[in-house]
Amino acid sequence: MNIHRHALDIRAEVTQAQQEILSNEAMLFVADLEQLFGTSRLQLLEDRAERQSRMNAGERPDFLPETLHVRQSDWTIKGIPTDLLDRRVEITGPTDRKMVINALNANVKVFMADFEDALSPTWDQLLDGQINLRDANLGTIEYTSPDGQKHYSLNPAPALLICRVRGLHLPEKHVRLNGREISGSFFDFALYFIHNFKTLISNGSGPYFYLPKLQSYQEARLWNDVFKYTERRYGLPVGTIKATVLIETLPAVFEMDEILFELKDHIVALNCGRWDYIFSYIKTLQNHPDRVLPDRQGVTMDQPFLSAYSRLLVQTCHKRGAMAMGGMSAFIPSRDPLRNEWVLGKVRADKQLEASNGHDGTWVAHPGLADTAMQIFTDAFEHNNTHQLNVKRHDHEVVTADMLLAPCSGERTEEGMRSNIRVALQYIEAWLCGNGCVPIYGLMEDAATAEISRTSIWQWIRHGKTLSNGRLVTFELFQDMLAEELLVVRSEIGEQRFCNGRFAAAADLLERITSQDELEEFLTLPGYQLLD
Ligand SMILES: CC(=O)SCCNC(=O)CCNC(=O)[C@H](O)C(C)(C)COP(=O)(O)OP(=O)(O)OC[C@H]1O[C@@H](n2cnc3c(N)ncnc32)[C@H](O)[C@@H]1OP(=O)(O)O
Ligand SMILES: O=CC(=O)O
Ligand SMILES: [Mg+2]
Repeated sequence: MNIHRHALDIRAEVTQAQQEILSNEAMLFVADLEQLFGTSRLQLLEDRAERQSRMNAGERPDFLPETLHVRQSDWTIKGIPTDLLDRRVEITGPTDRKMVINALNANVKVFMADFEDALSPTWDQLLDGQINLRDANLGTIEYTSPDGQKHYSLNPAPALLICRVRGLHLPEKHVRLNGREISGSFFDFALYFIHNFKTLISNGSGPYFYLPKLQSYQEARLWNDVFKYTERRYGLPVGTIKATVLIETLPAVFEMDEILFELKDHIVALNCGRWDYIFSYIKTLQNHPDRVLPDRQGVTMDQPFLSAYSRLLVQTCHKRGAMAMGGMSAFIPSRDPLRNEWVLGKVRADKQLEASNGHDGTWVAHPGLADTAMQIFTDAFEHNNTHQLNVKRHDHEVVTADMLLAPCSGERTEEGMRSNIRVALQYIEAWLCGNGCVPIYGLMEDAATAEISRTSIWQWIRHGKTLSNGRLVTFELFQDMLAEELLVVRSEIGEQRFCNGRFAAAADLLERITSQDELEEFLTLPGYQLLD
């Protein structure tokens, strides 16, 4: 069915409830954003490709000489609204109705509602997600389990909601302007903004966003322009919209001051998105034989290059008056009490490291981890503070490009490679079935963690690495292992689940992107071609 609304061409079925989300006013706003900023977005994506070609030719990322004055001059961000001053623990999750309620009721300060790493962007999930977030902000959201046994509604004091929109690389293929697919980021941003800003402002809060996967200060400038345009259009003071930017690409870590500066009226925090950051380290340095990562399990936040990233982020944020958010431990609770104790120990250690690095808050993947993280981030702050903005812990430390790019030591094992194959396979399969965040072998896996698995395989093949048992990693070895690991997964999950799933399509996609000469930029781009 083709529905024409003004300039936009919507190529998908739309239910009556979804129709409220795609209201005439909303569609006009989406169309105007795309008209005004769509070409700049595409140009910025070309700039990314151009920078990557330079990295592939041997260049290394570094601090930019042309923005030295921004790094060296004295300035701070505009300010942080009161309701964003306590972010000790943030839970993240997809915009599924039940999970939205559970997340807002958890013992956390913020719920980051995710249209990016944790969501497989099917048309229905995007629109239903917007319905869920609108109802959550209105306070009317409810859900009853299909068997009618469990009813869900909001507690009296739910967490604050921040919406993470899709990254700039992702198109929304169901909506076209002048024949061209529009930006997924602008689509998510416009819909969340338009359906929530009045409610939020009248509640004394505001439209708050997480911006993922930025690679440059020019991309921050684009978002700032989008925010200013939106505020003007709806008669709101500059700075009504607030953003937290994820520093989760290697290029962006060299431009944190610049990103804060570009967005200084709108930004309140940076966040260490460690999983995409590791993926980006692999991708950016894909042609650098001395920067090949070891087994994924060994790439932990105490590795020098990741520790430098966390410390520099805290130093930069606090210097500019912004909060420095930590990231996600991938361990999730277990029903086995012994294993659960072990998981809580892992999460505790990770959060303690973040708090001692100076972060003002952290992320958890599951409500069962909230108390542990809350305790650590409460105990770490003096005088009952809800943040440590005034603690200038790394003020005098000089974090250099060499520290940020330091090679990561560790083994490359056959089990590490097989595990990467099984995880990538199962994650891609889940994603193709519409599930963007899944538990696999006791860990949370999402689009960012899965990228690490599949790009590690590509990189080991590319650089002809030898595994710790002496086997040479080749594409043929990968193909043999893929066939074997498919059988392992089949026996682990059972015949019925395997046959009803999309494992053939997942294996095919994994094989295709692993065979490419140049690393596929995001697995979700070819993946999106296979989604409804
Ligand atoms: C790299 C990054 O970008 S991190 C950010 C993106 N990742 C995320 O957001 C992770 C979100 N987490 C999740 O999706 C889930 O916790 C998973 C997939 C990791 C694990 O899911 P499961 O194994 O199904 O969880 P489990 O069965 O233990 O869930 C128990 C209950 O907790 C709820 N729950 C679990 N995680 C969450 C969450 N993140 N938010 C809200 N509720 C949650 C479940 O809905 C379930 O509720 P119910 O008892 O009312 O039915
Ligand atoms: O978005 C978070 C990440 O770690 O990636
Ligand atoms: Mg991420």
